[in-house]
Amino acid sequence: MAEPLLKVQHLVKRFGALAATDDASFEVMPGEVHALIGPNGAGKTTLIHQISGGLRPDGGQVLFAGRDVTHDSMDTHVRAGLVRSYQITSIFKSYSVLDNLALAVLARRPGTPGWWRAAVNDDAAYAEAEAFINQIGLSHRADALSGGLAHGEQRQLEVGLALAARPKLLLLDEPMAGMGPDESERMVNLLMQLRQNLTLLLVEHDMEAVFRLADRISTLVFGKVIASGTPQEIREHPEVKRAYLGDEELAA
Ligand SMILES: Nc1ncnc2c1ncn2[C@@H]1O[C@H](COP(=O)(O)OP(=O)(O)OP(=O)(O)O)[C@@H](O)[C@H]1O
Repeated sequence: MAEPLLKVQHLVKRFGALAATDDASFEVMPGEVHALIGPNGAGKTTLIHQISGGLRPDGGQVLFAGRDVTHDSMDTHVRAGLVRSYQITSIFKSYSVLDNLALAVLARRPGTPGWWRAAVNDDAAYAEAEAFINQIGLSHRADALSGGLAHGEQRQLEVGLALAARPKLLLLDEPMAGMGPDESERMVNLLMQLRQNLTLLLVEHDMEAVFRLADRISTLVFGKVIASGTPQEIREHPEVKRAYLGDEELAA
């Protein structure tokens, strides 16, 4: 059997007396879409922060592609291919969508002083940016100022910026948050297309989207992963059902 791409082992993060993650362990296999679900305040965002290198764990380990990355910086994570959406580059609102993607492509090249000025004449960066804009479905908005994009389009662009870092594992924290039904549908379709070449770990409250997308699901409750399994296994898991008691979407 293939080795997991990501192994999260016994992660702990304390905020004062509160253990936001409390001995959390789970694994993400190469090529899978793995969803992290759990009630509000369960520790999902804290866990994603620790995995992406944005927050130092108080205990436990993160192994990525067989290497211990627990204490690596966020930049080192990105270079290794462990990328959180909108981790590296946030959107420059007064630049066009295509310019933003070209800048994200150039940001991948380390140590180039003035790279943002060079971007304007960098044909290779723009060619790559064109490929990403097609992939995220925003070609028709290439010249639009990013600040004027609708909420759903901005989230699509954030995914594009993360793709420009050439991730092996893309972490997405609530990619569908605040979206209407049409925008959510577009995001689900985008993620379904990305899964063909990429491993995805997403935190999401939209259970319909989670059950459509995920190969496996881990459930976090009070900072602990109480179950990992296929959508069917998670739907039928007694502890998960208890944690979601009253959540008709999960119980359905
Ligand atoms: N920087 C912080 N300082 C203090 N407490 C924090 C901090 N960040 C998170 N917490 C607390 O840790 C717990 C877990 O928060 P977290 O945001 O990780 O949960 P979550 O599962 O992502 O929640 P939600 O689904 O509502 O976004 C919560 O009780 C939260 O109030």
